[in-house]
Amino acid sequence: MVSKNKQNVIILPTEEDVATALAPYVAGLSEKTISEKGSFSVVLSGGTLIQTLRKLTECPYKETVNWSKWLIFWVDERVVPLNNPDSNYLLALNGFLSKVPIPKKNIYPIHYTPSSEVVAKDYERRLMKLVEHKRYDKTDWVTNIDDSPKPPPKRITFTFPVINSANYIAMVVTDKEEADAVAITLEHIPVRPPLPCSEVKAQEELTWFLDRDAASKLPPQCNK
Ligand SMILES: O=C(O)[C@H](O)[C@@H](O)[C@H](O)[C@H](O)COP(=O)(O)O
Repeated sequence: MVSKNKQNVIILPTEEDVATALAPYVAGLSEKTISEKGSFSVVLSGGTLIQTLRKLTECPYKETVNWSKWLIFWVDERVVPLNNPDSNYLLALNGFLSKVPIPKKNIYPIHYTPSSEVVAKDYERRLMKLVEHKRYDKTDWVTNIDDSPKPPPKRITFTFPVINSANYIAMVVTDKEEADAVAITLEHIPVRPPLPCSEVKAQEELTWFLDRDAASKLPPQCNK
């Protein structure tokens, strides 16, 4: 597959504006992908993204999106039981998934065990089963850590070959705390080690959705 690596940066005044722009963007991709492939695989993170997806659970999207064809995965997950308040699955369930009619069988939370390695391998095996024809030899699809600097310490995450095989990626950033990371990445400022987000490339299109706070360290011409 030839990567087109197109990148868009959308800067809007507030988080509310970002939420308002994100909903038609995702709904449009859902419609296009379902018409081309018959289903729409959505890979969620945790964090504030879930709240910023809220407009999709409202009119008109709640009624117009073909939720029955959505498949839900997590790009990163904390290795905790699914009913633990730290679970990214629980965050998404409460803030998004419980509000739209995605079939339960299409939602892929981790199978919890205390070993992050076992959880990562199990998630990888389940993914590989779904996308047999895209198997990457010798490369882990999902990996684990037991010492995350941000608690909880045990986590699993997709690896870059899998992340970067996505056709479309939305980087949704709506707070000041990540303004430096946004500027370093978008302005190609060299840092060691490189920031993980600077390694992210989509096959078709990577779109940054930023509010004014997240864009506050970008050069002034970007912030008009
Ligand atoms: O499990 C986690 O800790 C989250 O999934 C994490 O990866 C999150 O996505 C980022 O920290 C961005 O967080 P914000 O959206 O809150 O900036």
